[in-house]
Amino acid sequence: MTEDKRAREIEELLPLRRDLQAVDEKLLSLLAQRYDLVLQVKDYKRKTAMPVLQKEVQARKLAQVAAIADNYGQASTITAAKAEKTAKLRYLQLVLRLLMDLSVSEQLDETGLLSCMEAELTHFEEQADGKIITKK
Ligand SMILES: C=C(O[C@@H]1C=C(C(=O)O)C=C[C@H]1O)C(=O)O
Repeated sequence: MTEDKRAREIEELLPLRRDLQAVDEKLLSLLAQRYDLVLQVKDYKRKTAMPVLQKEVQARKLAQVAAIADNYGQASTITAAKAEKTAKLRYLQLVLRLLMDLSVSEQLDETGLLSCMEAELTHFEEQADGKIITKK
């Protein structure tokens, strides 16, 4: 692999990376909004002594993901293989679950989940560093 070839490949990847950047900017803005809303919910629960974790609410939201997951993303999703759809649904549900549990930990002023996730991600990044895709 020459340096020139790699430089060209990185150049070819730029449009996709720009699209990702645009999506990330929108996501971050929405996540900041979500965080602020959770602080308001926290305030209300403190005043009313309402339990923080609402399992039924979370279960309903996770079930909704399955119903609407197909509407997210590109048209190719319609014809995507079952395994691909399952992976996407799992991904979306995990992200939502993580968001909800992080908001519960924020409301409880507990940093355990944050520390645990940070350690897990550092471990993952160390394992992933330098790996390439070898299967189709
Ligand atoms: C935000 C709330 O607190 C918790 C967090 C939720 C979330 O982040 O979506 C949902 C339910 C609760 O377990 C809430 O009760 O609405």
